[in-house]
Amino acid sequence: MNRKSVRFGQNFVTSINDINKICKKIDVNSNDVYFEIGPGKGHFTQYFVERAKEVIAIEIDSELIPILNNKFSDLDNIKIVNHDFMSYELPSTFKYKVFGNIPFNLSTSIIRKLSLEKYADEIYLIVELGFAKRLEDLNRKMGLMLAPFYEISILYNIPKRYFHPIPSVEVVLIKLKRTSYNMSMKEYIKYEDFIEKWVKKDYNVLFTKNQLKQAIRYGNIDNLRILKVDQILSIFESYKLFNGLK
Ligand SMILES: C[S@@+](CC[C@H](N)C(=O)[O-])C[C@H]1O[C@@H](n2cnc3c(N)ncnc32)[C@H](O)[C@@H]1O
Repeated sequence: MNRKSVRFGQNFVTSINDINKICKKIDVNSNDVYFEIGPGKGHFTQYFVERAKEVIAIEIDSELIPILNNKFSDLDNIKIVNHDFMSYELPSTFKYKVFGNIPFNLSTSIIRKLSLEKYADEIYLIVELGFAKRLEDLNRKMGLMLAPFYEISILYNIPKRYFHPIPSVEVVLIKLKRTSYNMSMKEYIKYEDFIEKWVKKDYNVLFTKNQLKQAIRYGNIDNLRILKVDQILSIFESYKLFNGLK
């Protein structure tokens, strides 16, 4: 690995056998448009390009672009883009899918970006197990920020030996399936502010005693510590209503 791949990269999977075992869990068919985050040298890309209608591979490291162009020069269903995924403008007119074996320190920012992309219908990411668990946890900020928009499932505990260098943490493949719920950026910022206070249990900052009682009643809630997604959204709606934020 060169200096750049250490800077932008992390844990690579290169064996075709191992890649097939991981990708078997992923739904790819001939109607799919797939965006790949960080294709690297195109090991996973090959799998998608052979099965999807189109692949748009977005790689930040300009040194990898000639390698990718060369590898896929015979194919016309792939577009290789030298761009930072974080500032890449995703489509807003058709549904698409996303795959990424991404640097783990980008997981949170990628999830945040994709939360607002209503056409990102299915997302498959390779992430740390701990991160995946935080995404599933509706008592934590990350879980509550994601839950309205995506149903999350852990598809596969990937054997550490598939990666090089071998990671020190457990790594999993997760799937996020888009729900029909949407928010504007403005609304999302309000929701984030609300959730930050909610997870700290700062209920008295969010509501008066009476308002909290009412919000609990509107949300049909028995136990504030075990909430379902629609209940937290109902509480958020009450919060906006009581605070003139609607
Ligand atoms: C862990 S490596 C994986 C490479 C390849 N997917 C694989 O599994 O072999 C992560 C890749 O993401 C790229 N990358 C890192 N940050 C990125 C960003 N913000 N936007 C696009 N690509 C990025 C890196 O340059 C690197 O190629």
